[in-house]
Amino acid sequence: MDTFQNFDCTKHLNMLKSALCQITKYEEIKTPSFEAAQAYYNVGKLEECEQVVLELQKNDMVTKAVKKLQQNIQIQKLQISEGKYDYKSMVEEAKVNFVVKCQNYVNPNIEIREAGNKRFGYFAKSKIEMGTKLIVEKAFLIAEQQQMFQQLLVKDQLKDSQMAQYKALRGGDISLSFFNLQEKYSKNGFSSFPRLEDELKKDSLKLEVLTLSSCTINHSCLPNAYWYFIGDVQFIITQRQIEENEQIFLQYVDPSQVTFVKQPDEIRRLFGFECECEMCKNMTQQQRAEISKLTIHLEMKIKAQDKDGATQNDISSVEDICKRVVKIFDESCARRSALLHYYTELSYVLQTSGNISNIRKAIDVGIKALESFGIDGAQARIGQLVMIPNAKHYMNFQAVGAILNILSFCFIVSKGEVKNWLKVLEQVFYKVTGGCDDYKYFLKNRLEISGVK
Ligand SMILES: C[S@@+](CC[C@H](N)C(=O)[O-])C[C@H]1O[C@@H](n2cnc3c(N)ncnc32)[C@H](O)[C@@H]1O
Repeated sequence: MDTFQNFDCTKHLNMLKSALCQITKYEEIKTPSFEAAQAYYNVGKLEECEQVVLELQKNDMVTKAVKKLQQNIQIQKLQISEGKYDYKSMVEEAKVNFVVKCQNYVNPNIEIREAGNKRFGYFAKSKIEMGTKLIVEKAFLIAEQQQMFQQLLVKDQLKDSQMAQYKALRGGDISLSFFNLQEKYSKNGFSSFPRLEDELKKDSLKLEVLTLSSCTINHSCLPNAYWYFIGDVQFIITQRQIEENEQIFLQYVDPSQVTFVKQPDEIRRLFGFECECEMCKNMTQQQRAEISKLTIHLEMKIKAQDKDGATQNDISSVEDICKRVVKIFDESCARRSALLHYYTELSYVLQTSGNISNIRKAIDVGIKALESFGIDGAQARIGQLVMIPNAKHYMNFQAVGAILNILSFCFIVSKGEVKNWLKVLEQVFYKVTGGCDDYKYFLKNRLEISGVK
């Protein structure tokens, strides 16, 4: 594993370039080489990798490295055929060192295709169930966020205009070098806490991670997949059912930190492109301005409630805002996401006020949300909120509870009194996620980390 102290930038840039060329089919691979095989392996394209290895065998080019690669292919095949990753041992490993042993995997039901203005993207070849692993991928490059820019060697001096552009994208005072690689980070990188418990600590290790497969997934403000990391391994999971030929989308910004109205601005600021997702395309400027006003209003309400707990009037007023939001979004696919956002916020505030009667109200709010939008919208929301590692909302049990309130309506509240809250949370979580191992494991882990037994 390279660190940035002894980092051979040319080698990595070349590897990166060749791998990106291959996965996005910019260039055909003309001559079989170990690098080509390794690049396929890196992005989980085992068949292609084996093909290249076969060519190498034919040409009598089997080196030690190729043999090792062959072994790895066999191990990975076995692992994939079992469809399992040992999360527990991976998490344990990540506690000691965030570099975790793991084989890459790309779900055979997805493939890279041209995606109009967005160039390339991943698409579903056939229907994919919610909670399905799409990609499991070890980071290609990884760097501590604070140190990365200082540690890069200054090779080419950037023009002022480039520096300004870079600063506008990422902020901070940085001396830039091999700009291309940095640009790759800024456009394609993920931020990650390598250990689950790190998000609870101040000044904890935060990483910039570059992947090769998942970096081809485009952004949507209304995504259908989410990601999380264990150490330097990234998992991409569907957060709802995905139809044949549908494009896979991640949300590049953390939804718990940014309201959906502000997302396009954040996308522009952080990643430097104009969002052209369905939601953004469907929304007019006027609608966006109106929603912004309502959001500010709601934020003020939420702040006020945080202190004293919500009153019936507060709830009515937020509901009023929600109704206005519905009107604005009536024709837009963003409608459901918008309302769930508001309801989730309100539910959270009610719960964290620590007042039992407010918890009841929070459930009522959840009921209203679900009545309007059904379970799949809520599932999408929970996928985002509970699993994305950076979010602060769900660091504690109450916050997880607040989000799950919305879901509890479908399964529990509608059938009777809520007796054992924790059990309910677990049950709801389990049912909503179809018992998916990832969710189950992570909920348990998060609750444990939060000190809830
Ligand atoms: C991580 S890459 C995704 C893969 C990229 N489409 C490609 O072909 O290499 C991010 C880039 O994809 C494009 N992109 C992703 N999501 C987009 C969106 N919602 N609207 C417009 N462009 C998008 C932008 O050019 C962005 O810089």
